[in-house]
Amino acid sequence: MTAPRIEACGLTRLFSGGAGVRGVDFDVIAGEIHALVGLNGAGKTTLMRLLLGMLRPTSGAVRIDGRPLRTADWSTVGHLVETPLAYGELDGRANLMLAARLHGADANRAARMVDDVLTELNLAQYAAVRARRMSLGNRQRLGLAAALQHHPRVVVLDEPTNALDPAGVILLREALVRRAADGAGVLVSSHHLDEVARVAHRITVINAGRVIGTLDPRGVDIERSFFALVHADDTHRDRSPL
Ligand SMILES: Nc1ncnc2c1ncn2[C@@H]1O[C@H](COP(=O)(O)OP(=O)(O)OP(=O)(O)O)[C@@H](O)[C@H]1O
Repeated sequence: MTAPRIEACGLTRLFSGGAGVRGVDFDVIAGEIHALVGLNGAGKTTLMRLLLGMLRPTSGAVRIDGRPLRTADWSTVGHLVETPLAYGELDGRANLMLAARLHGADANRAARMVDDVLTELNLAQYAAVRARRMSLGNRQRLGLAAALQHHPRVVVLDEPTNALDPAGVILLREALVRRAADGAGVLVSSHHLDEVARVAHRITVINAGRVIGTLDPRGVDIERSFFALVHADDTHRDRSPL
């Protein structure tokens, strides 16, 4: 059996004030799109930052493609957590070339990857536009292109559909389905339960920093199931505070 693309055990990081992530066991396996859903402040971004080594856990450990974070091969990871990284003075193509080279591609391969992803995410007309002149949605597409163009084995995207128009949502969905079909483990967070249900193989619910259950992407009323889980967890916590 292949190792999970991402595996976390007992992951905890609490901030002053008590918010954070508590004792999370979590994995993303090869070939799946795993969605993380939760209310504002539930801990989705914090968990993703911990999984990517952007934040150090108080306890627990993460493995990427079977390797501990400190020896992980980051050239096989693609992520977009928080603001898309783009150099405002560089145009779309130059930004993507830079990202491709940082992921280890030589100049020829990088140029091919960039052409392909510009087509895949319908960004070709912005290839020569400076990033700082792009709309929010097109900057988001650029960030997603940089995260996906090298066909990473591990993909982590925090609320990737934010700022995307409906056409962008569909293009992203298709791109993620292709990456997963090629064997990537894909983790996405979202507030859009319907969109997530369309694309995810597995949906994990996080609330107040803990994993509290899963939702069936093919379930009939996923919104109702989500709120039932959250409500039950909130009620339980009110009765037995930490
Ligand atoms: N650096 C920090 N210092 C203190 N508290 C923090 C820090 N980062 C996050 N938090 C708190 O941790 C909790 C989880 O935040 P996080 O950003 O992970 O939530 P989220 O599920 O991604 O929310 P949203 O859907 O609003 O993006 C929140 O209460 C937040 O205020």
